[in-house]
Amino acid sequence: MNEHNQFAGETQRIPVYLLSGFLGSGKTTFLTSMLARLKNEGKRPAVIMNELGDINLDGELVSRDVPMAEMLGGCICCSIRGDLGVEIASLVQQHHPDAIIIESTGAAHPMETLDGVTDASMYASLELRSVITVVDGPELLERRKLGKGRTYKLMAEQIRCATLLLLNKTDKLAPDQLVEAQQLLRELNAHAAIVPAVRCGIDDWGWLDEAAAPELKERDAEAGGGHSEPDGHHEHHGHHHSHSHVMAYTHYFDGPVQSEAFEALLKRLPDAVYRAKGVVSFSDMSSGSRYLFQYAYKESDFIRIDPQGHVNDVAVFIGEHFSKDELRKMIEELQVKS
Ligand SMILES: Nc1nc2c(ncn2[C@@H]2O[C@H](COP(=O)(O)OP(=O)(O)OP(=O)(O)O)[C@@H](O)[C@H]2O)c(=O)[nH]1
Repeated sequence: MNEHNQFAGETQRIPVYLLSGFLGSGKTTFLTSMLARLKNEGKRPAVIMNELGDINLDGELVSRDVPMAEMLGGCICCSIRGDLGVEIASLVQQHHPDAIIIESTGAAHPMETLDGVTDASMYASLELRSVITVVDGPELLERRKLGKGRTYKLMAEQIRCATLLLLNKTDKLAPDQLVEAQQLLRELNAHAAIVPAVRCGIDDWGWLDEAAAPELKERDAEAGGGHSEPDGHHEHHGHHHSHSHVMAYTHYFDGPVQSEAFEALLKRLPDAVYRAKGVVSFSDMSSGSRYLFQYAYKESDFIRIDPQGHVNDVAVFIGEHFSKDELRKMIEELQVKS
């Protein structure tokens, strides 16, 4: 474990991108271009790949200079979920990547995978930045026609939790089908940017880097709303949607907080936040008192822990498109008081 301070400021956090999407939708195709893009920017990305089978064929497509952890023989979200945090933490220690991409199997429930990512935040300074769901356009329309079976439900869930929706294989969609697919995506997810693509090719990579957001917002403002879509959304630079309406917010504490104030904060969480988890130190307990907390459906639970090795004071909040800024303010107020 690194000896230096791990309560890293925002700039030192490693962005984590979760790549989700149905089997064969084009995740690996997108992973390849994301890696090329990040390397072009001088970054050192690392990859975690998860395959249902025992051999990872897609892994062969990732060049050997990219550190990669493979989680085979199961789905990140169920059988080996506990290992995801460990995998991420050891990848960080060994390779010090400055971006991590997790490609989950097409059968994964993204909320469960997100939960696995939160575990890793306790051991390494991470920030889940985007959930990119690659959607197989023709398959989506086909599945909807077939009715709302389990497969369609999983697809819908993957779409719902995305911050960026890549509507892929549009070369196989007629113009009216393209419109239909976009409408369906918007019904399932009111906030995420929808980007139609062929072979996952996209031009706008602003979402990769949060620092790019203010500049893009300005560009939108300058456009004077000229880019508005019929439904009032700015699809072209949809970043501000994904930035103000996040799925997960990771907060690294600067120091201990007061226990009752923290419990009160959990009670005041907006409904859109349905899970939170982390490690906190309480200022009003005997020194060194650290607690693992869990929050789900308005109920919270604290367990006293005495971790071996370095563990961050961190809280991760998961939900559906809540405002990260508001939540950050709530926690910062708490820290001032304590
Ligand atoms: N026609 C068409 N085919 C595409 C497009 N994008 C990807 N494909 C093909 O779709 C297949 C699946 O692509 P992958 O990138 O392997 O998809 P995946 O989601 O990683 O697949 P799994 O690993 O099986 O979950 C490949 O044969 C691609 O060449 C597209 O835009 N149009």
